[in-house]
Amino acid sequence: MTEEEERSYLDLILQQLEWALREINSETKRFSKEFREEQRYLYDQRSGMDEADLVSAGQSHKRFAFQGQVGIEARRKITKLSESPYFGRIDFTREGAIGSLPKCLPIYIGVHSFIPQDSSAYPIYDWRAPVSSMFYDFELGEAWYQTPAGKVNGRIELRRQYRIRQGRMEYMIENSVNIQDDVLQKELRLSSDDKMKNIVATIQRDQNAIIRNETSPVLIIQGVAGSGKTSIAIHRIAFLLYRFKDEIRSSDILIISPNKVFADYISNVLPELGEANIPEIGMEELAGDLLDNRFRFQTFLQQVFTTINAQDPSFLERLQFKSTADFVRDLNRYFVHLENHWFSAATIQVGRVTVPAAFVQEKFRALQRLPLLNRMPEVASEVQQYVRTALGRKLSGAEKSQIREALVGASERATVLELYRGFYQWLHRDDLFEMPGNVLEYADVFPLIYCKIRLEGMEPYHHVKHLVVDEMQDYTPIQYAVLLRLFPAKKTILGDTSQAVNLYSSSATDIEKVFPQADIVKLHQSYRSTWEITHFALHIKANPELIAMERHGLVPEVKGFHTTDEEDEELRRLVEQFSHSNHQMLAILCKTPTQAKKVHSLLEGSNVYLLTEESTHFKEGVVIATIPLAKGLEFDEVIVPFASAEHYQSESDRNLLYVACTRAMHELTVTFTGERTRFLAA
Ligand SMILES: Nc1ncnc2c1ncn2[C@@H]1O[C@H](COP(=O)(O)OP(=O)(O)OP(=O)(O)O)[C@@H](O)[C@H]1O
Repeated sequence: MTEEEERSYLDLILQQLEWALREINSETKRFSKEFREEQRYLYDQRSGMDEADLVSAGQSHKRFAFQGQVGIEARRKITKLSESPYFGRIDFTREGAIGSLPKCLPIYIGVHSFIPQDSSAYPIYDWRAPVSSMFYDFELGEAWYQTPAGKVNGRIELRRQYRIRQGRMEYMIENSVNIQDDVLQKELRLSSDDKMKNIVATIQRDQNAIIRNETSPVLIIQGVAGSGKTSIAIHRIAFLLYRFKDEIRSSDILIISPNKVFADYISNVLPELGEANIPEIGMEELAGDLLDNRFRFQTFLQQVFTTINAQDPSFLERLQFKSTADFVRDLNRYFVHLENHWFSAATIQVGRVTVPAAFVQEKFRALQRLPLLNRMPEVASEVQQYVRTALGRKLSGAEKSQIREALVGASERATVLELYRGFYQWLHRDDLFEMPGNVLEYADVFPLIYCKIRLEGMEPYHHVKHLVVDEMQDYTPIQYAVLLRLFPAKKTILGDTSQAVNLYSSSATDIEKVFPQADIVKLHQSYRSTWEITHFALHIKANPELIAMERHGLVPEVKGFHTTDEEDEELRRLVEQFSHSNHQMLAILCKTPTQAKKVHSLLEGSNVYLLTEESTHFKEGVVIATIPLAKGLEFDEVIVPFASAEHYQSESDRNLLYVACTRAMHELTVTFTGERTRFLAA
């Protein structure tokens, strides 16, 4: 087909879609009429209905509801396809003929599948269908794809990409070497959105392999900034929902996201791909649930900002101590110690009966299958049995409570918190645990949960069939140890150690120690930022593994000022300038909440939005945020103010600056007053 013919073919497909939509609409109408008639009939018959009639009416109601839902879903998909029916085509000649089918068939690939009524039109395949994988994996020539029934070999004779919007073909590109790059470049040049986009039309080969991985029990995606980790994780979910549609539903998946704004930012992609959004939870919310909301604790961001201010070396020491894999090992050693020493039985005297200490101790030891703190009722009942047999009668209430008290007295501490505190005494490092104002430090939250799991037991989340953890670098080994015990499901874990905002964060090796069965994949190509921005960021923090996108734009500007007033004035000017640009989103990213508030009041009157820990939505326009909060997000333009030597000194400041700069897609400006930070080249 020539381009002209492709355009007429598109018209044919659009007609077919229109026809399909009309069919669905008339079907829905017929259906609602039937439903109304049935309702009326049931109403008229209501007085004479018995139980069996009611059950049958209920079932019929459910059937109508289900069919109504199917209709809505089908209409949504067809409407979506009418805007853009497909984005790719491969002509594939399969080895060995199948029946009377011609050997070479065009395979059109779209966001959803569609079978036209007109026999001269070809089916559109869902991008997740087995045959579609060839579009991502091969250029022209030999190709193959895997089906549940086995491998299919053949040749790709033609490969095309299309950009179709509002039913109009904006361009069509015939395949030759590197064509993928051309389309990708066009996509990446577009302006940002307040929501993450789907990338089905330009998924890259290495990304496709991750998305379609069906086997890894734990898949760790370690990718440089802007390499598409989050996008891939979400497309992977869409793929798994398609591939295992009878086994797994959206509600069976859980994503642990860094904050609500991020959750809102990614919330568009799955619905765009025709899947329901998946449940999401933040680490703090999870922690609150696991501790039955009985403890007040510092949030992760409060911990980050306390470390950024770094005034208290003992706080940092506590944090560092609890951030290692050795800490998990020490806690495990402590549980062995408790097993042997926590309960020290004494002889129990009930009336004339003496229960020997050895008997009690033995009963306690025999209950090892139960968590330590859950054994007492069973030991008590063994002791009661012993006394009952000796006395030859039932025990009184007073005797029973005497036994219980004697048992409680045999162990020193009886609550999880007391036992957790005891861990530091056991280590002779009482100084490593503080709970000022009865508020737990964030670094103690997951160790306490881990103790709770080990000492009291906790039911795992069996209903979660796949767990996704984003920004893995900011979670510590003890957090992973908790996740491992609570989520037996398969997992996708993603992150980038260069972007750690947590001072003592996890390296991939730490995480590997917790998940020895994990497969680790690395992504080196960065897609988000222009070549100029990426190289600017690489001067701040070198990463020889990162490959910048060959997409060019303005060189980032570093602007120094003598006074803060001058810097403030420049910020106002830059925001004003942005309002006349064709970009959608500008972020002013600050190191601390105090700086963010200052910029907010400075720009009072302009249409700006301050993101805080409490924010739940991401908005278009000018956004002011702290860098830890902007993790995972992206903007057309970024301004990083106050980048002076005073504010950006330490290695963790270097990371923050790196994260801030890598949020920019098209333009970046860094400003400072006085001396510039050493992380910015002069
Ligand atoms: N194959 C692709 N086609 C088109 N755009 C892509 C592709 N891969 C990534 N992108 C784009 O690159 C940008 C970065 O993607 P994403 O946010 O998923 O990366 P990330 O690795 O999670 O980033 P970070 O760790 O820096 O937050 C997004 O705009 C995404 O749409």
